[in-house]
Amino acid sequence: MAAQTAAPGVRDQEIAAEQAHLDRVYRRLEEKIHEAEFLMSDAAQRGQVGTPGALAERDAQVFRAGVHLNRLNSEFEDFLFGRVDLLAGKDGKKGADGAFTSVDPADDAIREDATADIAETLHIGRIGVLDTDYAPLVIDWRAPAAAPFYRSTPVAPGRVVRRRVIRSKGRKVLGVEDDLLRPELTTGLPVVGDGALMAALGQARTHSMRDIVSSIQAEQDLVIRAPAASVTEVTGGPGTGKTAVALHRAAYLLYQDRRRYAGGILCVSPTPLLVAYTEGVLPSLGEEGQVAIRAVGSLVDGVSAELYDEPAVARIKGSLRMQKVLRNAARGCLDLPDGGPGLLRVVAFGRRLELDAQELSSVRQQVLAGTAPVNLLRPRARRLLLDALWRRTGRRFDDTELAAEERQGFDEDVSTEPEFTDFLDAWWPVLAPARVLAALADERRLSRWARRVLTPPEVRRVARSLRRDGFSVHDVALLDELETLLGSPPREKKRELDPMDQLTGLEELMPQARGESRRERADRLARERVEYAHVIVDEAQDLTPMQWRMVGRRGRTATWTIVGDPAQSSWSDVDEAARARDEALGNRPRRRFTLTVNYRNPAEIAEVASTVLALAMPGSPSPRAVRSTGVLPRYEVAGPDLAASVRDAAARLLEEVDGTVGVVVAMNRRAQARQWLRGLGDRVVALGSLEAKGLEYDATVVVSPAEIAEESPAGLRVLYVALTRATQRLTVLAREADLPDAAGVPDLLRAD
Ligand SMILES: Nc1ncnc2c1ncn2[C@@H]1O[C@H](COP(=O)(O)OP(=O)(O)OP(=O)(O)O)[C@@H](O)[C@H]1O
Repeated sequence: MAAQTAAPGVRDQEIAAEQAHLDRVYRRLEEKIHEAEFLMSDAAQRGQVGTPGALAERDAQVFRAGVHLNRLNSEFEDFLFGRVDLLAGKDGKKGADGAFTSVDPADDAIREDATADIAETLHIGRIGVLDTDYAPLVIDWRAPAAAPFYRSTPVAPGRVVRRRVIRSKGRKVLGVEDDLLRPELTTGLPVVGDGALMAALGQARTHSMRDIVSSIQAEQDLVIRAPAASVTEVTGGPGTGKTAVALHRAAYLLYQDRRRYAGGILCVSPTPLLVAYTEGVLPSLGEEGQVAIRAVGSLVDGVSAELYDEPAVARIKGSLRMQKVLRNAARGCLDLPDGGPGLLRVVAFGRRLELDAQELSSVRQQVLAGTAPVNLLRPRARRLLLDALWRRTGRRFDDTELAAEERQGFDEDVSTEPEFTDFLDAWWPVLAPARVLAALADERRLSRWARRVLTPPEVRRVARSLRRDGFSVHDVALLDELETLLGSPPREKKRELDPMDQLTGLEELMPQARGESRRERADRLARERVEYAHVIVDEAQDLTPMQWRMVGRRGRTATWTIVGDPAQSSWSDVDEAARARDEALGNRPRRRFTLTVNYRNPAEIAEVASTVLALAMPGSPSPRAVRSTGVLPRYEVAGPDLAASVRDAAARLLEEVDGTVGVVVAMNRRAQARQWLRGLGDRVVALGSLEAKGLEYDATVVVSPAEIAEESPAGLRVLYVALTRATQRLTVLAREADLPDAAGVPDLLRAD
C-alpha cells in the first residue's frame, strides 16, 4: 500500500494535530461522564420506586449515557485509533451519526489537473462521541460511516484519500501510521509511517489475543458487517483472522441490534486454552456480559472437561452411532441394578396386592411405548402401576361416579404408602446423565446396548475409556444427548428477567443493584440460558457430529456465524460431520465468505506449512502470507536426550523473541513436555498437538512432525495446524522416525 515517510518535523506536527483532537474528545467525554452519572443515579432512584411508569422513564438516553459511562470507565488503551480524510461524497447526504455515508466521490470532487480538496475528516474510535452541536468528534467503528476506514483499498479507494491509524496510550498520542489510498492525487496531505497493518503484525505476542480494530482489512470487514440473517459461513486458512473476525462480528451485532441480542451470543471454542486466549478481546471492544465464550467441553452446566480420548475412542464417541447406543442406555438403565426390584407389594382395602416380575415388565413395556424422555415418563409409569394394582382389587361398580370416587381414594392411599413410593423410586428412578454414562463403563452392559451398532473391540475401547476419573471433551456431548433423552424433571422456577431491564439494558449497566459484578452477572446469565440469539462456532471443522447436535440445541432459533478451515480438521470423518452440521443448521440460507490472506505466519513459515498442506489435503489453496521476515525455519535433529534438545531449542527462541514461545508435541507427550520446560519461565508453554488449535506464539518448536502425523487418521492436518502457529520463528526438531535429510529436514516437510 502506498506510504512514504515524511520528515521528522512533519511527523511531530501531525502527532500534535491528533493530540489536539484527542484533548478535545476527552474534554467532551468528561462532560458526558458527568451527565451520565447524574442520569444513572436518577434512574436508580426511579428503579427503586419500581412502578411501571417509573421504569418506563428509563429511556434510550439513559441507556446510552450508561453505556458510555461503563465504557469510559474501562480505560481503553487506544480509545481513538483511526482517521480518514475523504473527498466530497456523491449525494452529500448525512447519516444518523452526522457523517456523510456516500461511498463514491462526487463527480466534481477531482479536478482535471488531479488536484482535489479534502471535504470531510472523520475520526474513528471504540465508541462514538458527539460534540455539543452534534457534530461527530469520534465515530463508533461499527457505524456505517466508519466502513470506508476498513473497506477502501488502493484498487477501490472510494472517497478515502488517506487512512491514518493513531497510536495512543491513555491520553497521549504516541504516533501515527498512514496509508495513502489515492497517491495519484495532489491534496497537500502529508503521509507518515509505513502503514498500520505491518506495525500491528510485527508486535510481540502475549498469552492474550489483541483486538484488530484499528487494522481490519477489507475482506474481513465484509464478514464482520454481513447482515445477521441466517448463517454466515467463513472459511480461510490458518492466520487469516477467522477468530478475530468472529469476535469483532459479535461486537458489531450487539451494536447493530442490542435488543435482539439481549438473548445472548454464544461463542463455542475448541479448547479452554483458546477461550483463555480470546476472552479479553470483547471487553477491549467495549462489550462484556452478552457474549459467553465456552469451550466445547464446558457447554454442559457443571462440567468442565479437559481430558482427551485417544483418537480411536474419540472417533466412536463423536459419531452419530452413539445416538442409538445412548437411547438404549437411557431406557436400559431403569433395570439397574440387576433388573430392578422384581415385586411390588402394597396393602389396600385391608388386602395385600402384588404385581410380580412378569406383570411389572409388561407395565414397563407399555410405558416405554411412549416416545417422551425417560424421566418425564415417570408419572405415566406411576399411573399404569396404580391401574394394574386397581385391577388386582377386582372391584367393579355400576355407578360410574361412585367408581371414580373409589378409584381416587385408592390412588391417594396407595400412592402415598412408603412401600409404593420406595418401589417407584427404585423401579423408575429419576436418572441423571452422568449416572447413565457411568453405566456404559460396564462392558457387558454396553455390548447389550450397542448391539449391531458397535463392534466388540469398539465396545471394549469405549467402556475402558469411561472407567477413568473425569469426563473427556467427547463425553460432554454424550452427557448433553442423555440430558435430552432423559429429560429434566421440572425445576424450581427461575426468576424471570424484568422485561423493562431487557428493553433498556439497565441491568447490564447497573449490576451493582443486584450486588454482583459484571463478570458474575455474565456467568449467571450464561448458566440460566439454554438457548442463544446468535451462535458463533470457532474452528468449526473440528466439531464431531455429536458435538454439532449439542451446539445445535443451543441455537434452535438463533442466527449463526461459523468459522473454520477443513484443512485443519482433526476429525477423521469429514462427511459425517458435514451432515451433522447441516442437521444442526437446518435449511437456513447460508452466506459464504472466504478469507485469503495469512496475517500470522511470515512467508518463510507459510511455505513449509504448504508442503504439508499438499499432503494433508491435496489441491487445497494456501492463504497468501502478507509479510516476509527473511528468517528461514531452523531444522535440528534431536540428540539421544530428547528433553535436553527440546529445552535447548526453546531456550534459544526465548532469547531471539520478546514474546511467547510454544512447544508443540504429540498428545501423548504433553505431560512430559511440561516437565522438560520447567524453570524456563512463563513466556514458554508446552502444548499437545490438539491443544495448539487457534493459538499463536512469536516462535514455536514443533517436536517430531512424524509423531504428530501418525497420532491419528487426521494427523497430517493436525501437523499443518502445529506448523502454522508462529508469527516470527519456527524450529522443527526431528527424531529418527522423521527420516531427516542431511540438513535435518524431516521427510514430511521436504518439498520434493
Ligand atoms: N486485520 C488485521 N490486522 C492486524 N492483525 C490481524 C488482522 N487480521 C488478523 N490479524 C492477526 O493475525 C493473527 C491470526 O488471526 P486469527 O487467530 O484470528 O486467525 P485464524 O484464521 O483464526 O487462524 P487459525 O485458523 O490458525 O486459528 C492474529 O494475531 C490476529 O490478531
